[in-house]
Amino acid sequence: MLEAVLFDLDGTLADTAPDLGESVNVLLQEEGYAPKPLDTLRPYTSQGVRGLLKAGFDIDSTHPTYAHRSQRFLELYLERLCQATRLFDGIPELLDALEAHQLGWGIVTNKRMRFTDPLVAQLGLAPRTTCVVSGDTTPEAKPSPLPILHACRLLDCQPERTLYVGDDRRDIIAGKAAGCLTVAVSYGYLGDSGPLHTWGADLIIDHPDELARYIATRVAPK
Ligand SMILES: O=C(O)COP(=O)(O)O
Ligand SMILES: [Mg+2]
Repeated sequence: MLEAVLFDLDGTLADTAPDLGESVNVLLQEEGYAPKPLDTLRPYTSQGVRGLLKAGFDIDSTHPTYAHRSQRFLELYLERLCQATRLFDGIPELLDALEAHQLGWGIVTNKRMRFTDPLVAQLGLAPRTTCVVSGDTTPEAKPSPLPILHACRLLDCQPERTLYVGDDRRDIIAGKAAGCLTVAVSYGYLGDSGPLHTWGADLIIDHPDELARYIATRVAPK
């Protein structure tokens, strides 16, 4: 029987790409460059600032402009964290179903706390989620299992009775290393993670409804 469900945030619970993409585009325009279509930037979203600066400016962290561009990018993002960011279609119903089954659920993201906490609040999830573990909550971020193990302690659940749901290969690596059952979602950002079926997830879903149906078969009957 399942005890809890933990979710990645960007690309799994929430479509954060529009506000992240807009932040890159404002930075491009501040520097006199043309903005890029969101579809070009979207696949890089799961790699955070590093991926988005690569997509926007084709630079990596060794580039001399990286430090000041990443600082400015993060300032711009903090100003528009939840302007166009929304929960993915089917997520509100999935969370309602988890709560109806009295299953605890939480968030384990690589986003830093100073972004995660206000975003989770603005999405209306703060009163509902049992835990929020960010990229800087534990000494290591995903693909380390530490943040997921930390969340399991906070929820008082056994990892082997917990699902970890994510949209990036590192989510599945982290979930498996923590001893959880893993679910890969195909509607997220995928990035450069390669084909989804090669990640080794226990389940692959195309829509949150499929996860709601799977979970219904793994909870104690009322
Ligand atoms: O902001 C990031 O680095 C990615 O966040 P995620 O772990 O919720 O996908
Ligand atoms: Mg993600």
